[in-house]
Amino acid sequence: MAAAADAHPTACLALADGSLFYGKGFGAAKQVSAELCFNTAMTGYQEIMTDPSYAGQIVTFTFPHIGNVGVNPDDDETADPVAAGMVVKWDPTEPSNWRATERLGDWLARRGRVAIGGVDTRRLTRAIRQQGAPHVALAHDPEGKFDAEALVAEARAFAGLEGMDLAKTVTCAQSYRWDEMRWAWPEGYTRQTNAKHKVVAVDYGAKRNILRCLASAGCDVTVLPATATTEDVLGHNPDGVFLSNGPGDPAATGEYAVPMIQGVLEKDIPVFGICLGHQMLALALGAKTIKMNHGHHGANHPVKEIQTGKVEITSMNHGFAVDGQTLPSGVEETHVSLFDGSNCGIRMKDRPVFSVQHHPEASPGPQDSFYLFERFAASMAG
Ligand SMILES: NC(=O)CC[C@H](N)C(=O)O
Repeated sequence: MAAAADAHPTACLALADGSLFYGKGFGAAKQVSAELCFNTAMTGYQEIMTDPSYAGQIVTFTFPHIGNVGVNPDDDETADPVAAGMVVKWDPTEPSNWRATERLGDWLARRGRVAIGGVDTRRLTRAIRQQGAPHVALAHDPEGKFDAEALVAEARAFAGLEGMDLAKTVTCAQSYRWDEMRWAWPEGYTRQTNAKHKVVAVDYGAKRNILRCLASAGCDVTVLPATATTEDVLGHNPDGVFLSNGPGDPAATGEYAVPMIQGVLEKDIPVFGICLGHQMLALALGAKTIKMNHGHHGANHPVKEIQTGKVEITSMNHGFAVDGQTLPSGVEETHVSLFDGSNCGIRMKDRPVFSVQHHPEASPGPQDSFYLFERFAASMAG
């Protein structure tokens, strides 16, 4: 079942079911094991590779032209690439963009991330849809020496994301303040000078643009590490608490995050969560989360807000989901995916405590979901 890119492959992707995909390696020359997902976004590969929620995952890009605008110093969602590796259809060409400062391959190599090009990503994506996000091993060796059997064994040995707490591996080491706002043309990123609401953002692997959106909605943001306790959070006297996105299994991270969230819920302060934060808020309220077959990863996912009937075009990146059937009384579903009807938002009926599965800070709509940050700010003003 080999899909050779050329006569001398320098990278090999092995799936746990024994399928092998050969291609041209770029980025770091090394080997990694991870879960494999596919992302259908046509743009934003730098943001995707640096989204901390991708820890433990290798991303297959279904859009064929990846790397063609290089990378730049502004688009990182965190300091380092976090996704374990990338799979693309073509070898990246020379970057052509006024913001580019580096080639994708050099940037990946410098940061120890491995990539394979020349793969039949349509065939691979179909395999992922059919078998569910597979466990894989990806090796890049400039000499082209691969032990296929050993690679398949490595793929099979990967423990899987279920039960894995990865937030601790990507959270900040210490608390810090954040005042950078969203990109504005032509100023670039500017500083928040007139913040009205004191927000504690708990960092389970927060994307920078979420923090920028909070600052842009008038929040004075203090970021705390994932292991922050209720006392740590309330010690800052916040007007509101934000729960960030992040990698891994919400139930595993929830072992320490849920007690913190439940402590915060005993106080009557607004809470807003995104993605992993959404899933863990749901757990704290008594609902359950489930592992999806192959998850949602893309930038064109339609989500309906139930109350208004309005549809937002959203960016998604999740492999777990809140089971909408398990919401306790007092909590209602606010948003659903129009792709598969899965839960995309909840709120407490009587209090400003709410969260969404999609990423309102990413801008595929382009600004369809920013109202959620404004809603959080308004709940603190109220
Ligand atoms: N983007 C996120 O926060 C992802 C949440 C969780 N790790 C999931 O895969 O579902």
